[in-house]
Amino acid sequence: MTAAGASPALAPAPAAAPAPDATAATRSGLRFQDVTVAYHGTTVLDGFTLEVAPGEVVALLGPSGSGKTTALRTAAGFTTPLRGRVHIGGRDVTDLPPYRRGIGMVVQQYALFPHLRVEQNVAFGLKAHKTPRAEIAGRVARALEMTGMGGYARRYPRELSGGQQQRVAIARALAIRPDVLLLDEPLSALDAQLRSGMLAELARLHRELPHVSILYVTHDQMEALTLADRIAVMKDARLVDCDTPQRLYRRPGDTFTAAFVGQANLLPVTVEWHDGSVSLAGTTLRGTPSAGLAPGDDAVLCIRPHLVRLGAEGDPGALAGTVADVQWRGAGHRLLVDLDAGPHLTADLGELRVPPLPGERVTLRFDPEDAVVLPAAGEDRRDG
Ligand SMILES: Nc1ncnc2c1ncn2[C@@H]1O[C@H](COP(=O)(O)OP(=O)(O)OP(=O)(O)O)[C@@H](O)[C@H]1O
Repeated sequence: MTAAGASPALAPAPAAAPAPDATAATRSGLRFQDVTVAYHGTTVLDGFTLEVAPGEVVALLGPSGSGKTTALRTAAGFTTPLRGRVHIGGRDVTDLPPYRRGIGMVVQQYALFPHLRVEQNVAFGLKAHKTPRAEIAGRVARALEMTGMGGYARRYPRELSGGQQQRVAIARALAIRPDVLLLDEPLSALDAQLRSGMLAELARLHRELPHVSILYVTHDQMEALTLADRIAVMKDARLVDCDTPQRLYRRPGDTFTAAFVGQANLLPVTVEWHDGSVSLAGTTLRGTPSAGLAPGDDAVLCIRPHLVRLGAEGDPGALAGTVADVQWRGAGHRLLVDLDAGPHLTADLGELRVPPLPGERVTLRFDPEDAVVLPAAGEDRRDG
């Protein structure tokens, strides 16, 4: 997280539009076209192209330092690209200052003015954007109502909880009626319970604002899976994958995405045949093959922990092993199993009446249609 929210004056204006750019995709809510950003000669965003349609929520997911906040700051106008263009609502805004882009932005650290009351904080952006005085009170009240903060207008930020402060920050961003809402880890300062409540609130807000495009930066795959229409996966300054949460989760294109979007067992295997048969130290397993894999290739079999089951010796594709650890996780048991075939496997099972003990022998299995065979990529390999 960079200091994306240093300025609380994040809410921009509905401002006078420049001449429409004929080359811009007019259906675009927000569009990055081949955007490259460098700091001190180091490229931190590399040829970034992404479109967020009106009404669409796209989550930017990726490891720390992969360029997520930089992409957001470039959309907001706080960072100038070395190359490439940014379009909002079909207009090329690359050379416009933040307050003329029609965006609202919410960052992790709320960034409220401590000396202003809630209503003044929300009104701040409206005044900065020369909203007619007669309209301000109504728009402030409406934005506070939408975020459930109607009863807190006269309070100061210090009199609010973290979750309430973040609601005010969201109200301030919404008050200017933005076309594009940029959210940079807006829930990461909140505790787990509050976060899940706020996630539901954001989903509700989005239903109330069906035309607003939302770009949502997060580390948290659950937030991305819950809220996003599409997830854009970042790695080393580049966009490496972008698809619906379901497709990325069920059919990831590579081991990096598999490990980053949800938890994954990634088993090193050798391709036996084009039909998805692979060999794990002599045991034949089956999965859905990725294109381009040929018999004899090194590959990785990806199976989600919750799709692994207890099996019986002799089942096709049964994997025998020794229980290394058993964790009770409320909704069920997690087994960590050292497979006889080499790697360890994580299995998230339902509640077991008689869970095995560490050291006991178990047999595990999974359905071939639940597993994906991916090209090997040693450096990306991680287990769930
Ligand atoms: N103002 C700056 N000056 C120099 N380097 C910067 C600046 N802002 C960001 N960087 C560098 O750019 C790279 C990308 O940073 P960015 O904040 O976009 O990553 P991120 O994916 O959002 O990370 P995180 O998840 O930790 O917030 C990092 O290596 C970071 O150190």
